[in-house]
Amino acid sequence: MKEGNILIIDDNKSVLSALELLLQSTYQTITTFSNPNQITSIQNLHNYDLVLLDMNFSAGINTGNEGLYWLKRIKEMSPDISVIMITAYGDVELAVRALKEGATDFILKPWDNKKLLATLQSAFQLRQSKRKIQQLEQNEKSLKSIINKNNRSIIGNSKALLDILKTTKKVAKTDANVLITGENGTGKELIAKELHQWSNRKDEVLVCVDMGSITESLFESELFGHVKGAFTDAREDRTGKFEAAHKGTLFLDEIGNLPLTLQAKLLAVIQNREVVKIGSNKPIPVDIRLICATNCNLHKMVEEGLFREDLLYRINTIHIEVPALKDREGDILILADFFLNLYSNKYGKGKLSIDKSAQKKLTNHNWPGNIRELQHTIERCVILSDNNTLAASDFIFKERPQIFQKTLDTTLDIMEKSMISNAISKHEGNYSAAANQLGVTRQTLYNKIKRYDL
Ligand SMILES: Nc1ncnc2c1ncn2[C@@H]1O[C@H](COP(=O)(O)OP(=O)(O)OP(=O)(O)O)[C@@H](O)[C@H]1O
Repeated sequence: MKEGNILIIDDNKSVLSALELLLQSTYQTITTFSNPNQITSIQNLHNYDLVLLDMNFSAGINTGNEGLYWLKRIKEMSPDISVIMITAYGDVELAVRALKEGATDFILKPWDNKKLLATLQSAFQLRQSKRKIQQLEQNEKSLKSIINKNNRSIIGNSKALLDILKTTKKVAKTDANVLITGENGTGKELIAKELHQWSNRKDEVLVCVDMGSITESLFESELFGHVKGAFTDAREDRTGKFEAAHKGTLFLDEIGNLPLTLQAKLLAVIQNREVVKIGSNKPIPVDIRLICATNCNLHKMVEEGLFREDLLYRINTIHIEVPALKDREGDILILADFFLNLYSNKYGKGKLSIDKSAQKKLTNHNWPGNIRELQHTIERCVILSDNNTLAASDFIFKERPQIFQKTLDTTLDIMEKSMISNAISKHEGNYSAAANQLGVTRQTLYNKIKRYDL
């Protein structure tokens, strides 16, 4: 199949005819110009794949300067086009100058047909590759914007929230490492997304890693990657999250779950700005902005020897503390309204409202599960209620077992839920310590927390 559009510019008409004859069985369209000025009248130069350009046009002048001039003009008009210079008066110096100006290759007249065809073919392939790269870059850009799209805006107008947003905006433009702390469900991940959106890296990718859901044995490979054969299951090379986030932002959620051995490795990566895949000894430079989040008290973990102090100081250049929902006066009802609209649209329930008694019930509740709990409460209520005005009795809060009571009618699930809840409270949200006390791995504990919606 013939493909490719080629433009040939030479003042010698017999050269043009000879080349046209030679190339017509290979290329889809061949355009010939005997005067280089005709280039300026072309509207769609970028549609051409190749230009074969003579170097001398005026009689008696064979310096090649005219060709170099037109090469420059063509490159200005269409930087990615492949231009092959052709001349009867070539020397090495002229060839080097042409290549420096952006020519893809240089051919001497009289040409060898086979050689000329091969030169044009490789220049055509180069042009195709450049087109492909451009297309891939374009695809990557649109994929990134889809991935980064923050579908959820931050709702609320309490002073606490507005202060946080102010700080977030201020630090977003810097590359400072940010540590976001707060109870579960307070919106830490949402703040991290906002930080990325307001940063200079917003067109690059935001890679989120939930450290609570990765098993300990996979941490290193997940974060830093591995090469094929590094261990039994490493059947192919794997890119780690650090490398994937190159030029963008890396969000490490539940950083308190990182085992001590890997804390040292994480620190080294942050300090050296390069990662080494498992099984390799080749450092790969990484340029990332790091955001970490946790519901643990990392200072306390440092005192208990569970978290490295030097790592803590590396990751918390800026510290953002997200307050619990009960301490954000004014946000509860605004958020409740927001979720009410969201779920009434989702479930096709029409216009719903919350009556005074229900508003009081919602503001008096202490929301141990914070915004996530409020969101689930409203969703449940929208699904179950038959009325357009929701009353206090429509809102049912999920019991959070605080004290473990041995009763005869307690099921194993309730006992387990209660024990986990107690252990988490006792260790103030430190999952590693709670898992330790319960004699399960952190992964198992995490799975159960999700299962019981704790
Ligand atoms: N201000 C807010 N406006 C709207 N939605 C919010 C707000 N804050 C949190 N949410 C929603 O509440 C839920 C929990 O938020 P998010 O996951 O950001 O909390 P988190 O603190 O990171 O939780 P965890 O510690 O469990 O990871 C999400 O669905 C989020 O979209």
